[in-house]
Amino acid sequence: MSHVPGLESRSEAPPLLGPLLSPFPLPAGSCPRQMLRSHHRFPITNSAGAPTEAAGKMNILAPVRRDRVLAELPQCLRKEAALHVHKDFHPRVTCACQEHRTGTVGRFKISKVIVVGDLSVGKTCLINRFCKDTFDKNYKATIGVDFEMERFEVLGVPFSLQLWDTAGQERFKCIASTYYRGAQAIIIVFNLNDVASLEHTKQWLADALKENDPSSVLLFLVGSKKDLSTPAQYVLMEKDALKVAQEIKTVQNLPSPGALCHPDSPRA
Ligand SMILES: Nc1nc2c(ncn2[C@@H]2O[C@H](COP(=O)(O)OP(=O)(O)OP(=O)(O)O)[C@@H](O)[C@H]2O)c(=O)[nH]1
Repeated sequence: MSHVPGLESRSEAPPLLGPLLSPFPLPAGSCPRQMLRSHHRFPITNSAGAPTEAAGKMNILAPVRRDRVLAELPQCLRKEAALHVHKDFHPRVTCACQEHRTGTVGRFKISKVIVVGDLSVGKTCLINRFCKDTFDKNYKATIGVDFEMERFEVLGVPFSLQLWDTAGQERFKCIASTYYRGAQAIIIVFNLNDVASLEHTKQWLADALKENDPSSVLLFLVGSKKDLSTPAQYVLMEKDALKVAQEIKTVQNLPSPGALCHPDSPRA
């Protein structure tokens, strides 16, 4: 298999991503099998690109984890809570609201989440904790991008959550940013012990919003490494973070995402 410098992930897992699992907006001319490694259990193509025995078994998936099965939605997410289903709502708006924005692959609904932020703030650890409930104290920089897929079942409908882990290092930014497009949610991570990383979240967000519709994407600002900060430090940082969150909220409501750009601010 040929090597594409700068485009492999740091995952130790074998390179398993094949065309079948590549419904993502990849840059033109790229080869997903060489570029990305997922953590799927089955190699679905061999080194010659031919389907493996496991590929034939891809439809026999392990059951969705019990804590990923949502049999009932919280009240605020139920249909009755949605204004556009009420009788006197404008029909055009109702129609627009009912459009399906998430993609589908086969019978799977897919949502894409991108995780951005300075280098070493803990993006990978956050994803690993969520997907595998593991924590690695050794730092291995993400090179380019990496991703995880988590399967859910929501009200009986199979649902896949793609979590894109992007590199925080400046030199990989142009590679990573090609994967920003089409996100339903953006998670911007900063280190609670590093005020500069909080400041840089604005730039990360501005870059991510260039590729996404600010009015429809969900934004999350997440502080990491709380265990390393003192209560006093934490209180201060939380205040600053709330201010940034407020700015982010304001900017999301503006017509242009460019307002958050701080071209002069350095990035780690
Ligand atoms: N103590 C502590 N260490 C953490 C925490 N989260 C991450 N780390 C450590 O911080 C280092 C960087 O974590 P990563 O998750 O690799 O950071 P990243 O943001 O993915 O880094 P890049 O891939 O370079 O963008 C690692 O050594 C982790 O073990 C945390 O909550 N507490």
